[in-house]
Amino acid sequence: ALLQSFSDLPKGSSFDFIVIGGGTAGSVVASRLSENPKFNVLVLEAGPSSVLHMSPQGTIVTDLRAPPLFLYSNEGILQSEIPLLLLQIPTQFSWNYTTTPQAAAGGREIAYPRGFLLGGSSSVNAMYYTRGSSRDFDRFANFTGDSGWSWDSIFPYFLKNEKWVPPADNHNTIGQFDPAFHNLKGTGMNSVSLPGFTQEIDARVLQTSKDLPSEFPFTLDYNDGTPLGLGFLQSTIGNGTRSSSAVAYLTPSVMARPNLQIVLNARVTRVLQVPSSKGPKSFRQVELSDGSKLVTVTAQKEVILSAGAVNTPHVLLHSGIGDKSELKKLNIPSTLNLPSVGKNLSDHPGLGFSYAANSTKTIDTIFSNATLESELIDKWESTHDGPLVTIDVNHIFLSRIPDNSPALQKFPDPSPGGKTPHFELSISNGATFAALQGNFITAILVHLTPASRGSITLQSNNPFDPPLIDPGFLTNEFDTLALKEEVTIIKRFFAAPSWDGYVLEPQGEFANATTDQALEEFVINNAGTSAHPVGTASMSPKDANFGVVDPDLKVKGAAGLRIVDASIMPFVVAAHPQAAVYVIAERAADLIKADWE
Ligand SMILES: Cc1cc2nc3c(=O)[nH]c(=O)nc-3n(C[C@H](O)[C@H](O)[C@H](O)COP(=O)(O)OP(=O)(O)OC[C@H]3O[C@@H](n4cnc5c(N)ncnc54)[C@H](O)[C@@H]3O)c2cc1C
Repeated sequence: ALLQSFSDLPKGSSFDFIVIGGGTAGSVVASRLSENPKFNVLVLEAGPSSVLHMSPQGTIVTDLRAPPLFLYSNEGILQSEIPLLLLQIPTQFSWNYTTTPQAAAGGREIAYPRGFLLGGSSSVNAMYYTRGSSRDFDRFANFTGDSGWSWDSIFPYFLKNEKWVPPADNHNTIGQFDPAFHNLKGTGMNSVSLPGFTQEIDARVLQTSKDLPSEFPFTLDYNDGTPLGLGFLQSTIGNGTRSSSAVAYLTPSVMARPNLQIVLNARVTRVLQVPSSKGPKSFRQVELSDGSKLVTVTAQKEVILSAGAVNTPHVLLHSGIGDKSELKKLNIPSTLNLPSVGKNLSDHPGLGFSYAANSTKTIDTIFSNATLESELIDKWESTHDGPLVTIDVNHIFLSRIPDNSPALQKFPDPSPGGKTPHFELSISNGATFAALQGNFITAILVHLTPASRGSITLQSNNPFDPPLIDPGFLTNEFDTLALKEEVTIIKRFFAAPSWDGYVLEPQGEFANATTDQALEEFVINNAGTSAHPVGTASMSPKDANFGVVDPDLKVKGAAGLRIVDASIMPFVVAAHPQAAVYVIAERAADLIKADWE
């Protein structure tokens, strides 16, 4: 059942597992554990009811709280469902966080989005489906000493998660991906597809890899473990609609299971210790706010914390699980001294820059014309086709900076090597990320191998205060040097012959970034989050005196408490992280089942 309030739970309910956060990982874990009818599973999601039907302008059109429509997921929120409307998702579905002033990035406080609804960030993200390099996962395995995290061991979980589906326009996709690396059998859960709408720039993008093949080679499939080159974007989209974790894993038949209860509007404040006669301290009790008061509920077997890389350490620290001396300053009694909680925050800094485009067929034309936009929404609602079925990007380019670049001459390579990219370029047919008037082409740059690290800490002992989010952007000079190099490489991409007569003047501050000093200032003043935080409750080897969880994701020195979400990655993968989060959650569900079945 999906309940609006904790008080709606039947009296005397008992749960084997309590999952904190019905987000990307939490929805997977809840779905997989409740496959066993003997396990009673409770999900506590802080987000509001996601059944409000929003107009594209963000106003509530109809309150569909009454059954039967849209009562189970992020469905019904048009801006979440329609891929191209992703930037219009109303703020009530975000935690609306902001970073602390980023000293090395111009002192700016940077908006830090996190999904606040069922499906979590998978319900608001940009739907890129990028697995990372095989070396990313092999590094997890080497670092933790658990070969189960290696690429070869994890690969079957990619296929378990992925349901490869045709693009919305049903075009012939031969030569656009490698079927050997995908699940075409229909046995997966999460729809993944190639772009379902051809953009005018696509032919020029592909021609660039023919004009300049040594620097910008084509790759058939960047999800084969060796993701270098220019390829077709794969997205978590099916039938022209976002496939979130909630849509994919909390299907109507899963929701109908009598052993699964999902409570919305249930904000967890702490995990609490329960008396245990022997063994490590057991944290099987959960304290949550039901809107008006604090209540508790206890798991018979385990609590699974899946609140994401920002809120998982937030909950742990308020529970007294963290650095004892730091907690003491806030008058939070220590329950478990784990100094690594909230440390090691790793995120991809990124930035976008635009050129004027000699065309009217960019998506700017849609967003500058309310009538056209509304016609396209009507079309999407009736036929699920047209330009709204994809995001503004059909191709991405993944590459390394040269070995002789200043960044790699001065600093060790933070990437795990091999064919791991240092950066990603998305070629956007418009300027959705900038407030510009006209028609544009935009480079969206994500720096995939940051050397900087930050932290999540507390500002007070009030669990309802937002955490202090400090990603430490550009605090390691490697990142600034690498970003400068990456912008320079991208400039060469748009100077290729295929863009003659199409790419016009560079826009805004980027237009002035013509000297080394000006380029550095451009990077420092513009680098922001790619919304990819990980690492704040990192795995480490079983007997290590650092880290937060063991390789089986159990909290070190505790019983009854596991962490399953982006926070457990010791390093950020060189990719948008949702695919990694999905496989972490799939493997975690198997580990939990193996312990209890
Ligand atoms: C705007 C944006 C764009 C992105 N684009 C991409 C992309 O294109 N491709 C990609 O691969 N990745 C992308 N990402 C990153 C990716 O979505 C995340 O890494 C991933 O979804 C994180 O999964 P998670 O399970 O760790 O956390 P989440 O999915 O964020 O889930 C955490 C859940 O816990 C809930 N919660 C938090 N605190 C509490 C509490 N105290 N009590 C109860 N519930 C709580 C939250 O409301 C949320 O539902 C993007 C992220 C954002 C925000």
